[in-house]
Amino acid sequence: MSKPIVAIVGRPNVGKSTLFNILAGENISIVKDTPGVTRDRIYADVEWLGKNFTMIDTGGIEPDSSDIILSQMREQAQIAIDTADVIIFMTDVRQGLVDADARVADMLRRAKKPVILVVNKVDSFQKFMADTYEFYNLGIGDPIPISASSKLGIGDMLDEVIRHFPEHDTEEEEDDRPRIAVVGKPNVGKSSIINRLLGENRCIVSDIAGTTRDAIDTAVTWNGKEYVFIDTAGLRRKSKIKEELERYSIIRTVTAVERADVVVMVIDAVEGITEQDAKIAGIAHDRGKGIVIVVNKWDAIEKNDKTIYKYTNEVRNTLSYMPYAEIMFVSALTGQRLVKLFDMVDTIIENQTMRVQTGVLNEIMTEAVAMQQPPSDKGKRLRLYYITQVAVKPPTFVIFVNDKELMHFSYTRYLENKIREAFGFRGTPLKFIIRERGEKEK
Ligand SMILES: Nc1nc2c(ncn2[C@@H]2O[C@H](COP(=O)(O)OP(=O)(O)OP(=O)(O)O)[C@@H](O)[C@H]2O)c(=O)[nH]1
Ligand SMILES: Nc1nc2c(ncn2[C@@H]2O[C@H](COP(=O)(O)OP(=O)(O)OP(=O)(O)O)[C@@H](O)[C@H]2O)c(=O)[nH]1
Repeated sequence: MSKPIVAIVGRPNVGKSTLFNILAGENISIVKDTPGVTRDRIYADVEWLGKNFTMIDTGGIEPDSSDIILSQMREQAQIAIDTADVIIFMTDVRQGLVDADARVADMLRRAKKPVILVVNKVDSFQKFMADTYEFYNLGIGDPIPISASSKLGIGDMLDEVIRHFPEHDTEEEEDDRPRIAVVGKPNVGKSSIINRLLGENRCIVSDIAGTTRDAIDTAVTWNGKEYVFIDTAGLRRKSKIKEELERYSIIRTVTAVERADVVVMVIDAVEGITEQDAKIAGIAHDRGKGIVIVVNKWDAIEKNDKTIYKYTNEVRNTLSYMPYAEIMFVSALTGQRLVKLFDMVDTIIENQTMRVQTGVLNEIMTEAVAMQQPPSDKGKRLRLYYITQVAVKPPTFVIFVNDKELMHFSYTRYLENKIREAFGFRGTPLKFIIRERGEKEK
């Protein structure tokens, strides 16, 4: 099941990033007194009482004038409405209730999404509690007083948030059609690719309304089998505000990737691969999704016999953390090689769900250890006892060792390569969990 999405919206300076950082458990975003500082961190994985969710910060408003603030708040709220299961609407007890709050509350009310009204900066419940009552006027439920910076009321707020999660997405669970998210920077050709695949194959197309989010998925039949393209509505909707475009596209990426089996990462051949591409691909990698890198607009560049080689190298260098991903060179304009995407998706899903027997894994590990001695530190050498696969999607392995500290990243990578030499696992990341086990138990 895909994880629920929680979005925070609110005016500049109410304390959104402060709350975000507390929940994310790490101080990555920059919180300053200057409102609207650019923040890198847009989403985070949060756990509360055994429930996991993805939190997104729709922030980033430049408070030039109150008019602009309002229009940007509307934009934010719309992103939240489009993508989130639960919306945290944050206000500030010190600034009190302002007109923009009321307007955004109207929008959220109409969207019929669960909204948690949070009043921040209630640093002392005794002193400020009475001031929170005016927020009842927004007509979106009981205000929950918190102090993000003093960590007050956060637990009660989270209880309220998770109470609104959908019980379970039975629809998605029973659906075994491959789910594909087409992601990439603006203008790389995502919509063109999907449209081409829909048009050319004269397939049956139906829009499936998302279960809890307003995402529109599109089903396509190819070779008698159905595939679902996720969130095709998100590709059509564009932010009007330029600065918001990147944030918006990242939020859409996170929410689409979350629901996907395979992520089609589109790169523009004319532009070449960029850091922003790497950031987007990283989202799919972190989440353990199947990945294929699609270099689009291949028709538009001049080629000789070295061109593919050069492009492959550039992509491999920039996306060095995902050497397992296949690269395809396509053109949405001419349709060149595009339909091969379906076979590719099938292969990647097979690899994502492949299980390797414990006996075979241990043989590979024993052989690998014999060929390259494990690292040691201060006279203590790493010993590897046992390996077993514990999960699929992505394939996840537990390795039992004598001392976790000795298991360097590079040695894990070495074992990963050995496993890949034997089984391929093309198109999917692998996950390794290192566990300690005492000598005696061996
Ligand atoms: N007194 C008090 N101040 C707080 C609290 N939470 C945040 N602040 C302060 O409020 C200011 C704004 O906080 P941010 O977290 O940057 O607010 P934001 O909503 O993300 O602001 P933008 O980036 O402009 O959207 C900072 O100076 C915080 O230290 C709180 O609970 N109590
Ligand atoms: N030459 C060439 N142009 C292409 C190709 N694919 C897309 N384009 C052009 O690139 C532009 C952007 O294509 P879109 O499909 O709208 O790109 P997108 O990634 O969906 O863009 P956003 O909706 O902004 O995220 C359009 O002008 C397309 O005609 C291709 O294979 N070759």
